[in-house]
Amino acid sequence: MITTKNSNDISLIGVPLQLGANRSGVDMGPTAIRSSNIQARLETLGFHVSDCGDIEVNRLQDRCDPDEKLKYLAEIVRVNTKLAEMVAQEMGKGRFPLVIGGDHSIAIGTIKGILQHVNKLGVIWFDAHTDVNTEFTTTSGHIHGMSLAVLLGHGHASLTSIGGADKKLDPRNVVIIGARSIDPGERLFLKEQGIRVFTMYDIDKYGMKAVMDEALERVSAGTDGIHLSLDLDGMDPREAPGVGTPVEGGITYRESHFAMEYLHEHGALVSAEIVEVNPMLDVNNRTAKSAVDLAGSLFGERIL
Ligand SMILES: NC(=[NH2+])NCCC[C@H](N)C(=O)O
Ligand SMILES: [Mn+2]
Ligand SMILES: [Mn+2]
Repeated sequence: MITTKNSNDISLIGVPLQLGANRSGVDMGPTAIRSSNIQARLETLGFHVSDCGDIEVNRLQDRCDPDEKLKYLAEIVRVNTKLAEMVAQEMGKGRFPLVIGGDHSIAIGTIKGILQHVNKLGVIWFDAHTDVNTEFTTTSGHIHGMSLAVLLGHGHASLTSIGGADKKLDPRNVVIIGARSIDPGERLFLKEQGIRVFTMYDIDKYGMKAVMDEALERVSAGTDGIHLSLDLDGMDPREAPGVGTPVEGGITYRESHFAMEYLHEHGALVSAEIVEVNPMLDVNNRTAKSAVDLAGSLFGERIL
């Protein structure tokens, strides 16, 4: 198994997709993250980073029907299918895939790609939201609010079948950290699936260390590796303002770093993605910079 502990090779894959959030700016996330020097930062830590460039996205889609429940479905399926192939291909070469978005719908492609190689995958979903809507529960029609449900095997067949319908996550090995905006249909789904959600209440009550201890136990139990899906809106919008769906009362800069450092220390990370950075909404590039700082901690930077 290729992990950050035993692979020195990282493949950086950009996905300038904004259609899942139906909001412009997040398609410039990969550019903002690259210009905040992610590659040099990881190379300083001893990794060899090869940049695979961006997956091409056709942004000029027909404007969709405002009542539609799966906005821009066809192009999102096309891009995620391509992403899944690329991630699987890079992993097949023994490299660690690091995907930079783009909106959170790209988690579908990333994780479906990983599942081609890793049978039992644990997932840490760092997010203000839980992204477990389907076309039946969504009020926005935005697919970035559905990606985790799809990865658990629920939602539109053209999404769940990407990379094979049998490739899915086990809800027992999925944890969400930082949640504070959960839609009514999502509450029901999370309960039915038995997914462990660490809300801001849990982080306040127990502290990030205790939360991470339980999270790591769950994502490690019986799995062959851990994936981190890092939605920057999990952080407090005062510290990461450049996101399309900010929610007050989030994870602090330091708590976020601790989570990344602790995850690195634990090992077993096989892949990661950084999503929802929107430079058009950002303040002095703070959010892209935070994203790169967090990647530094995730890949082994230490204060001392
Ligand atoms: N990845 C995200 N930022 N998701 C936000 C989702 C917001 C809302 N729950 C929706 O389904 O529209
Ligand atoms: Mn999200
Ligand atoms: Mn979110």
